[in-house]
Amino acid sequence: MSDCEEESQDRQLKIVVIGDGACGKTSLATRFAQEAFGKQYKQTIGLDFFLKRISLPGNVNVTLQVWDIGGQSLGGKMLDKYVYGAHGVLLVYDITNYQSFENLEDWFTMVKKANEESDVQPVISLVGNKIDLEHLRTVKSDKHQRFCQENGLLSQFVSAKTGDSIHLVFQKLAAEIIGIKLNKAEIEQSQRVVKADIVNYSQDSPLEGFSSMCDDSGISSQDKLVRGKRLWVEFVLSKETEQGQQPHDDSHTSIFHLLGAKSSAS
Ligand SMILES: Nc1nc2c(ncn2[C@@H]2O[C@H](COP(=O)(O)OP(=O)(O)OP(=O)(O)O)[C@@H](O)[C@H]2O)c(=O)[nH]1
Repeated sequence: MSDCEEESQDRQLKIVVIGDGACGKTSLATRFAQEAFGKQYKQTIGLDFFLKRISLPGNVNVTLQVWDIGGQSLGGKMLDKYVYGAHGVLLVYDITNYQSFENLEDWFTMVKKANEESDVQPVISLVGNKIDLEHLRTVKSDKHQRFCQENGLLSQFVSAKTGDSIHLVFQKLAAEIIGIKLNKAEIEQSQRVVKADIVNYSQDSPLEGFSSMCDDSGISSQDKLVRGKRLWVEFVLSKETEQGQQPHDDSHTSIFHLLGAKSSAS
């Protein structure tokens, strides 16, 4: 059986990554899905996607659709549609940037509002990123813990730069969603860097057509593709909304299939 066939039988979980601009959401997602880290900051416009298959105890495989949402989109009209129907949310802040912690309240309120009409509420994990910069920390750990306790959130400190606890944060979230308990040994195993499937977007994806709809003056083909993806997703979600529906699991899955996402073993 091919990777893709196996994946289509896995449970697919929609995981949304949100938080202020530059707190490290894209870095966290790329560290998890591609085991890579870029020092240079490149703002995410709208959103970007990653797909990765992970194994949970008991031979349970799940495919995570990771929606990396640009930090500037708080208040944007598409944001609640991106977040609606998420099984899990990573609420990310930068431990060296107090403002990014303060703004969590707004992000959290937005998630609750977006899912008001949904039958299932997402599992939310509070993620303090950049722990490699501990000496520059401005958000005390007890503030983080209090926010988690008051709001019933999972909790994790990570570094997208070093990879510290990146796999663990997704593993714990997926396990909680599925209702699997991780034991100490499994948690320790996850803290180490784990090699797993990498997903590439195929070059002949239908998004190329949407890329050509973008104003292409002075932007790279990579930026065009990202803008194309965003336009395409907005198109799918707004069509459903026009028909009086809320986006549902199948549409999220089909978004990923149509994006041309496919796996290749590492
Ligand atoms: N030292 C350190 N730098 C990090 C870490 N994670 C991200 N960065 C840096 O922080 C900057 C912003 O990272 P991004 O991942 O682009 O942030 P983002 O939250 O996706 O930003 P938006 O696209 O604006 O929403 C980049 O320069 C990254 O290299 C980390 O764990 N440690």
